[in-house]
Amino acid sequence: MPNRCIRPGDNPDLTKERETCTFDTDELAANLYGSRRNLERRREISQKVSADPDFADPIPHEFLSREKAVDATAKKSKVIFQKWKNLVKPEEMPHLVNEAVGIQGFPLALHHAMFLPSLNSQADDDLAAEILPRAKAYEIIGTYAQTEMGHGTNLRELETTATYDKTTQEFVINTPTRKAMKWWPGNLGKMSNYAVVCCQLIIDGKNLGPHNFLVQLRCEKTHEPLPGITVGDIGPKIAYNTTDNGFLALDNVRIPRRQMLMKHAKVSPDGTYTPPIHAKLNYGAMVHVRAHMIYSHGHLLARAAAVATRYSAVRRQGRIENGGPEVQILDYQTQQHRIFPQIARAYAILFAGQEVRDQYAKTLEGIANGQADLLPDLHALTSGLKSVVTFMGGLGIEQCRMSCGGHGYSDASGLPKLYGVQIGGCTYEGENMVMLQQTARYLMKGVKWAEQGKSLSPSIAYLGKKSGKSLIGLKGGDITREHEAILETLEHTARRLAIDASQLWEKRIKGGECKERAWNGVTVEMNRASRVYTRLFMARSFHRRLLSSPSSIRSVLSDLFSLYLHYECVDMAQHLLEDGHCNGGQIQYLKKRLYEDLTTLRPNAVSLVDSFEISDRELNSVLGRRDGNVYEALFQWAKQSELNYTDVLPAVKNYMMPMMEENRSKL
Ligand SMILES: CCCCCCCCCCCCC/C=C/C(=O)SCCNC(=O)CCNC(=O)[C@H](O)C(C)(C)COP(=O)(O)OP(=O)(O)OC[C@H]1O[C@@H](n2cnc3c(N)ncnc32)[C@H](O)[C@@H]1OP(=O)(O)O
Ligand SMILES: Cc1cc2nc3c(=O)[nH]c(=O)nc-3n(C[C@H](O)[C@H](O)[C@H](O)COP(=O)(O)OP(=O)(O)OC[C@H]3O[C@@H](n4cnc5c(N)ncnc54)[C@H](O)[C@@H]3O)c2cc1C
Repeated sequence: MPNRCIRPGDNPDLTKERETCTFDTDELAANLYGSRRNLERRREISQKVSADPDFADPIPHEFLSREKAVDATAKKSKVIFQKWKNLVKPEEMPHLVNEAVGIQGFPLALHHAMFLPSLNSQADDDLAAEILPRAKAYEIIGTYAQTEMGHGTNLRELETTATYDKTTQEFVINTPTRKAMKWWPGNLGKMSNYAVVCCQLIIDGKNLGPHNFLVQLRCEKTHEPLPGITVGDIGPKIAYNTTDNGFLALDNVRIPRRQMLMKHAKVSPDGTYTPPIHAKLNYGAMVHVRAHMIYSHGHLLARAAAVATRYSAVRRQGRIENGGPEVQILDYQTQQHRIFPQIARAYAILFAGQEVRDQYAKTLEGIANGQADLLPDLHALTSGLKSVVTFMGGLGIEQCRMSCGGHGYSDASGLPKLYGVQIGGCTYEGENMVMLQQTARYLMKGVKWAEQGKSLSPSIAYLGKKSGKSLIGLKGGDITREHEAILETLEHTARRLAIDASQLWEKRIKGGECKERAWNGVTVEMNRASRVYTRLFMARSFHRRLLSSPSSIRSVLSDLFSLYLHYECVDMAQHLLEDGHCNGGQIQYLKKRLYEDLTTLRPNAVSLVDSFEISDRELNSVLGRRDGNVYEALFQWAKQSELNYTDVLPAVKNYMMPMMEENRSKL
């Protein structure tokens, strides 16, 4: 079967890997990206970016100072949003940005991820008509400023206020304390001249909770901060260093009434407040990013898996049998066990990410028609997915990094940066432990609804089912039935953990604790239930994708799905065993199946990551390059280090040489 990545001059080990491929890599890539046409467009964009001299990098970003890297990123962003703007569809934009700029952020990241979505979904018609065309035409750049130095998670305690002044029909926006400064918003520090700012709405002395307001921060002509505004960059971070995450203080800044985002909640000129149809519609921009970040985080893990797999096929170290040749490190079982589950998880996350994006679009449609009934389900799912996927992705990328040995530690591998970017997602858009509790709240309601025989939405329908005995290992031979047996076991486990957590909570309440304190005493168990609910959703989503896949890729997807299920079950063995639903023999069976899966997938490993269809430029990894010619490329990469511009560094000349000289003269 064809692997379409084979080219003359490639590393022969990689070519051999590709020759053993049992499926059509283009078919799988087309399935992943939705269609052949999408795949072709993806390639076209990659090729055009590589050929565009405006995107050329004289030296890799890794060797630039932060300021120079920000500069280079801004320069490329201008090219994207002027020259390229009309050449790509909105849905192709993330790929174009990844190709042209990279993953560490760019001046319009928050403009796209949160500013435009907030205005689109929360501004009333008048404000939208005035500001959206300007924002869409990039006449202005905006961000989303919610988090403060003292509060990020607990939005109810944000301190920034928007106090309505009826006499002038203005809001007075104020930062009352040092820790009330906005702190962290992306692109706030230097790039944005506008922001959606989240403030406590105060009318006649009454606090009506967090609401969003459009605030101009900088002069449109000079880009200087406007009077009453203190704004700047918060400094270097683990990653995202081409993003100017910023601080902001507002000193009684006045804005017109109509700059409150009033599509849902409204304040009339006389100060009458009308609440929204759902109390949390003001939080819509967060749901938007949570729904979209699942897919983009799947892509980050896919990159790491591609780097680790290709490099492991090229790298030869040690022997399996005495007297045999040095083997490709991909032949070690430990290496396969480290990397192959990451390939499977990357596919699983990408599939789940696509499903949740569709669910988000449906929910938004409902809200536009005055129906917010799909929102609780979406909020529970996106909260769980963002937490599970970012954590899983971070662990996975770190496994991939370690699997590349010493070279994985070098920025040349691209893996340290990938890890830094990925783990940001564990914190932003709601700290993971906190968001898992949001999912758990929904599950607790689901447990009650199930007890009362009420109808349940599809994502929690399993809460209303009855458990049979686990058939894992008892349905031998037939892979389809084995998949079903495992999915049923996962359903049982997700249900059992939710019911157990609910009972533990109730027990504490009956024991005299208030609901909230009792909740805090069971949150570890609550979060376990949320994780398994989410992992069940991911497994079900992968299964739906497998069942709807064309026959040409069904077999390889089925192998990958088997590995995914076996790995997840072994990873969650504690939960499967805890209530005796599975026994030790069944866990041993799952492990045996997992080791078989590693062997089954081995010939297709490189081809599976080739189907992620990530160009060399986008991958930005000397170890993961498509042609596998890593050693020469490593040397060429290192030569660009600024420490190599001269043979004798000033640091050596000024300090080390005199020290050695002095010590020699003492002898
Ligand atoms: C094209 C797009 C591309 C995007 C691609 C992605 C790339 C991304 C690049 C990187 C960008 C990074 C940008 C980062 C941005 C940020 O981090 S912005 C700041 C994000 N901040 C947070 O997420 C804060 C987390 N905190 C909260 O969300 C809330 O405070 C809370 C924890 C949810 C609690 O809120 P609170 O008001 O106290 O509510 P509760 O009492 O807990 O709950 C009451 C009920 O409301 C429900 N609920 C809560 N939130 C929502 C929601 N968003 N939607 C719907 N419903 C919600 C909650 O479940 C409760 O329901 P009931 O149980 O029924 O009462
Ligand atoms: C890379 C990056 C980009 C960001 N971009 C933006 C942006 O564009 N705009 C913006 O407004 N913000 C942004 N943020 C801020 C981000 O949204 C917050 O940092 C995040 O929501 C976490 O809030 P916190 O910092 O207050 O953490 P804290 O809430 O202080 O968390 C600290 C610890 O306390 C625990 N904790 C807190 N509350 C609870 C609870 N109720 N139950 C159990 N444990 C709890 C947490 O689990 C965590 O372990 C960004 C952050 C990062 C890292």
